[in-house]
Amino acid sequence: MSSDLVLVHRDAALLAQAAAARLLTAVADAQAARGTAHLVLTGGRNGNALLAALAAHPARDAVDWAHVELWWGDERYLPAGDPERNAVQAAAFLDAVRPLGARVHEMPPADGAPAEQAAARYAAELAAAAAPGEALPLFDVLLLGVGPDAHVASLFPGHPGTEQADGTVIAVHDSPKPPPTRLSLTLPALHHARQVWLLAAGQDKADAVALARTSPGAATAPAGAVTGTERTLWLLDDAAAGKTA
Ligand SMILES: O=C1O[C@H](COP(=O)(O)O)[C@@H](O)[C@H](O)[C@H]1O
Repeated sequence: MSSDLVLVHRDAALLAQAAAARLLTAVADAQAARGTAHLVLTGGRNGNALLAALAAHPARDAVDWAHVELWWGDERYLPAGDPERNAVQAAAFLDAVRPLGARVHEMPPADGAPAEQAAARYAAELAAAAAPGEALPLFDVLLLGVGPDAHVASLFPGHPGTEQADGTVIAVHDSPKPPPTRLSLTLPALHHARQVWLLAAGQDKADAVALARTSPGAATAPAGAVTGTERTLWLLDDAAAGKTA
């Protein structure tokens, strides 16, 4: 049975430190159980803070990084090296674990091809790592930064991406948050995870968290519509939890 848990830390810095420690344990546990761990990364302020804490954590190498597959839940469709790309903002973490053998599956950068082609390429990469008959691996931990509008990955409230019922990766156009063109896992793909961890810190996230926790549906609050098959964990700071009962 799947569990739903809310953990509240004093502030954003403590949230990042605690989540990093928790993530190292979860990844090591997944490796002990299944050999290879599949971890889905997120961008945004809280995702970046978590990855920075992970890179610097004294127990970082308790994980066997040579048996970790790192995926992305979404990406801003920008040229390689653009400072707004999620993968570029995570460079300190990725540069720390790549030499240790981690396999990093970045979403393709914009290279003049339509975003739909890039989405199809990433879907094929996921399928190649999946068990026979599956479209994508069963992720061990899927991280999602919750936006102030309750978006997760690049699935925004009131935007057609939240209605995509098939496929694993989509191109997102006219995103309400810049840049306008993005790549995102679909909702069904986000559900393909044992554990889903939703990260939110700061007062500007309090309304989004409160709304998502009432589960009004993906069209209104995508953050409230993603659950893990084993666990859904909300990792908040005091400010983001401030309007949640
Ligand atoms: O654009 C994005 O933003 C969100 C959350 O960002 P935040 O800065 O408000 O925490 C993140 O979920 C997503 O991966 C990213 O592309």
